[in-house]
Amino acid sequence: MNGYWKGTLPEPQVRTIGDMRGVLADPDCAAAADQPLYFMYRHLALSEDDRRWLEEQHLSYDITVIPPQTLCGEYVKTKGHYHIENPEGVGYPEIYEVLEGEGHYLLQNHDASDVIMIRAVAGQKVLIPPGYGHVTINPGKEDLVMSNLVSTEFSSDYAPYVEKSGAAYYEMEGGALVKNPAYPHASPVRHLAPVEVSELDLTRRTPLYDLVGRPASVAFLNHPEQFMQIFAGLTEYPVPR
Ligand SMILES: O=P(O)(O)OC[C@H]1O[C@](O)(CO)[C@@H](O)[C@@H]1O
Repeated sequence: MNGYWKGTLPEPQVRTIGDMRGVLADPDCAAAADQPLYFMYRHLALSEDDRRWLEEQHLSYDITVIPPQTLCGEYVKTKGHYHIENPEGVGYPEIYEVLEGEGHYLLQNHDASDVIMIRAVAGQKVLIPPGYGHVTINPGKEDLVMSNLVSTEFSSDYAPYVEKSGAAYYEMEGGALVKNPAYPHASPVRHLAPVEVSELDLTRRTPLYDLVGRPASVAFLNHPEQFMQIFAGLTEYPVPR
């Protein structure tokens, strides 16, 4: 039993240290290659009606659990990937919700001329805008549990992260953001707040799963070209002081 999912959980996909070899701050970090790092529960639904609705909308609701740890001084993180463009030529976005713990979402555009850090706690949402790759870091001492809604119409592109040994920055124990030398021209990190878009019900008081059954709230995931004003507003949403 857990507090974040009322249904049964299928067998998770597991990412191991071996899967992460090319993207760690310390490429020689010696740890058992088969050690599991995080767990991804895919295509979740609380009822058959919900499952059918998600399939009709070409969406997947997934939960990822990232237990806390450091790897040679670097906080545990996801591997990192970009999403490809949809048939209209706009990258598929994604929406996350933190369910437990704390997540640091490190976003970057393709040439890392824009690098964004969004820190989120339970209930807060993080929108990955079109064209931005993303890594999620667990900087805490507890499990980070997060859900996402994303289009099922594409596969993630890992190559840019692997080719450059990870994202433009590594978050080290204590919180230091260390620049990855493979990105000599990367911008300094901008800190933005989690997203609140009330017209799409992307708010702290609405659990992400509650968007199941609300087509107008999730249309942006497959048709981002119709929502460009929302993405533009997002990248100017600073952390409140
Ligand atoms: O595929 P990566 O980079 O390991 O990241 C895993 C994360 O990405 C997703 O697959 C969706 O973008 C999530 O379900 C998961 O949390």
